[in-house]
Amino acid sequence: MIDASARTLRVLSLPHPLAATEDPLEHLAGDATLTWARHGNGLLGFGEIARSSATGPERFVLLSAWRSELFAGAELHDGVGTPGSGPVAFGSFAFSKTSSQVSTLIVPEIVLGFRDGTAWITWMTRDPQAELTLDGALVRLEALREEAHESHGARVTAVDDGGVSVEAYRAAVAAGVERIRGGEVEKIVLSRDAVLSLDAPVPVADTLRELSVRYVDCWTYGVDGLLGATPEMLIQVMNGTARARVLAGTLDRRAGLEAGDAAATAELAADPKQRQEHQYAIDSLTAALGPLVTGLEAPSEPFVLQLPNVWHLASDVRAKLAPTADGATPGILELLPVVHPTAAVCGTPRERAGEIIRELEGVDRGLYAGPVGWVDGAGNGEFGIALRGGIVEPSGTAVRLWAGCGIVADSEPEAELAETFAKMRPMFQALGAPLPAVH
Ligand SMILES: C=C(O[C@H]1C=CC=C(C(=O)O)[C@@H]1O)C(=O)O
Repeated sequence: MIDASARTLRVLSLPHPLAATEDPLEHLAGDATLTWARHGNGLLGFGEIARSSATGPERFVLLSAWRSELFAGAELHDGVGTPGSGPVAFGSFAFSKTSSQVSTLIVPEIVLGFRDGTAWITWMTRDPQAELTLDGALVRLEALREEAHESHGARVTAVDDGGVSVEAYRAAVAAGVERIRGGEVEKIVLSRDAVLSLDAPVPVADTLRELSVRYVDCWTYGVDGLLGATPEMLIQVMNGTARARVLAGTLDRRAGLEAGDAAATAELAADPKQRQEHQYAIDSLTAALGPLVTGLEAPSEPFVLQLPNVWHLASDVRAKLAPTADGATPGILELLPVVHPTAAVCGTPRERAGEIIRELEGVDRGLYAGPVGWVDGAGNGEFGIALRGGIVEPSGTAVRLWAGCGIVADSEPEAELAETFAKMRPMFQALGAPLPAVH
């Protein structure tokens, strides 16, 4: 926890005079820029003044307590007063309570925030002498931008199976279907990984820029080597309102090449297998969130979300957070262990599905399919599910991609395997890797 000798956090947030209407991604500087952005809104973090890590079932509670302690004592000058102004931490959490992968919260020195055509800058420092002014913040931002390192032009030289090979994936799906038919679970999400090796350091910032241009309806994220563009919002909290975008049920856009887009999407929307997969995901979120909210709105029919690589069945859920015994509403970090993992990435029932996933995949998912996003001092924040992305390997010159599929009683191994290729396609494209021949 916090070193008692650590100095008080001092925080200044002010409107940013220059960046008001721009795309956040234009301000990326360096491969380590902390990133969360979509539709011109988002946060970028530069530098680092504090971090904390945790593993195990208590990882959310431990990191939430660390954030509360650090931010509660802050000397705060917030001239913006919007979710994401004031102190902010970016975070990524391991998918599994059994994972050896650390979950992390990182507090940057400077944050650039963008929302609805306005922009702001936040400067966080523990220097008691620092004069907290806009000019001071801009000078620090410039210094951090100059120090930042950015790689360009690396080429993908090899694509290899990861811990779950293509053959192992087919076998896992077949085994999963048997377990479902045997009545152990109703749905499980099984995934596989692939490692892309490059001839130079992974160009993280360039990859994020590319993803955000191609996948405009996804949330582009970059936190400490975890990067991607997710279409799925696990949970967003803004001024006491919680929102989520639940996805499950997928069709490769290539299906539209033969059938036509309209026929293909109609088929997806009507397919009982896909509808069932989707319903499990909705039910898991609403059941988890229900006790903590009032006025929960979940549509009775999903809509079809069109991305460049796939269509998804999608449902936007919204609710007011209910005050707890102390009169406060729960902050986003308190909600994460309640809603994660939904049946979009784990299964139904959750506990048993998690056990079977660990058994059939046989590897640690690490940060894949865990929550990734940001939290502010008031408990507002946005955490997406870390999908359609990858993790930079310790070598710095390889990135491990993950993709998974919801498996139900009617699932077929070959079709699910093909779907994992479609879900990895955004990262292949953003890294300039040739797409695998048959998929
Ligand atoms: C598990 C993933 O996607 C989930 C989200 C949307 C659709 C899904 C599906 O149709 O299987 C998955 O539940 C992934 O991208 O790795």
